[in-house]
Amino acid sequence: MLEIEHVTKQYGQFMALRGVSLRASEGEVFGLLGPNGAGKTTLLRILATLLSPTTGRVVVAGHDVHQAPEAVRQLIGVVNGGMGLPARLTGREVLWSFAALYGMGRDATEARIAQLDRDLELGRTLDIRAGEYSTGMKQKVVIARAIIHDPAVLILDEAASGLDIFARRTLLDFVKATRGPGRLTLYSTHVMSEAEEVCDRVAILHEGQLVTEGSIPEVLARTGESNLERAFFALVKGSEPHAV
Ligand SMILES: Nc1ncnc2c1ncn2[C@@H]1O[C@H](COP(=O)(O)OP(=O)(O)OP(=O)(O)O)[C@@H](O)[C@H]1O
Repeated sequence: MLEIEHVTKQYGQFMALRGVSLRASEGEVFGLLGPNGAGKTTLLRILATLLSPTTGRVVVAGHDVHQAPEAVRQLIGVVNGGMGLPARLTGREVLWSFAALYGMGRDATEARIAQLDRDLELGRTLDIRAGEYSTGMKQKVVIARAIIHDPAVLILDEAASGLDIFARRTLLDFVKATRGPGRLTLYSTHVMSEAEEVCDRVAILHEGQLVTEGSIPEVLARTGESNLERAFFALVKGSEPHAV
């Protein structure tokens, strides 16, 4: 469902990605892990058609991101740190406006909002204005907005960061519950316990290169460590714990 072949990304003289190749399949939650500056956001922005790779090729559900960005955009939902909400709109109004952008009809939109209300425990968040939201309420609506069209590929870039323990739990349970045929979730995080809980396979990036890739048991076996955090430190040599 996702093929990344020899992708590089250069910002001026700086190489943020140095020939990354990866594959991920439908039905998986695929974790993208790495310390600050590893290149995770750069790679996810390339998959989301927001950036072009300098070299290499990315194919999402059979569509090349460079040749068919519109087709890719219809298939993906993206949550990253940089997305605001219009302060004067309620959560429900935000979701209706995004559903309209995706060409969803009235009945489908109503049913989808009801489902997202249940899955993400939106509750009264739907009917108050975004300007009055807490961080957790805002993030839930940002996630609901990203998946209003039920995308096949869900890209969550540090989506749990800043959430309190309840909102984080809702998000992690949602990610696990929506795993299934026809869907791939890409989950980038610094938090190894989150990755250990939700991810079927992980890739660890460091300084723009892939350090390892595989199921969590495979990564643990490769390093001889007992948990992902220890395996991460063993693999990303030279990274201080405080940088992760
Ligand atoms: N627009 C840009 N211009 C120049 N350098 C950039 C740009 N965007 C990112 N970089 C650099 O590319 C490298 C990778 O950044 P990226 O944001 O992809 O890393 P990351 O793994 O997502 O890190 P973090 O966990 O801190 O978000 C960093 O060294 C960053 O400074």
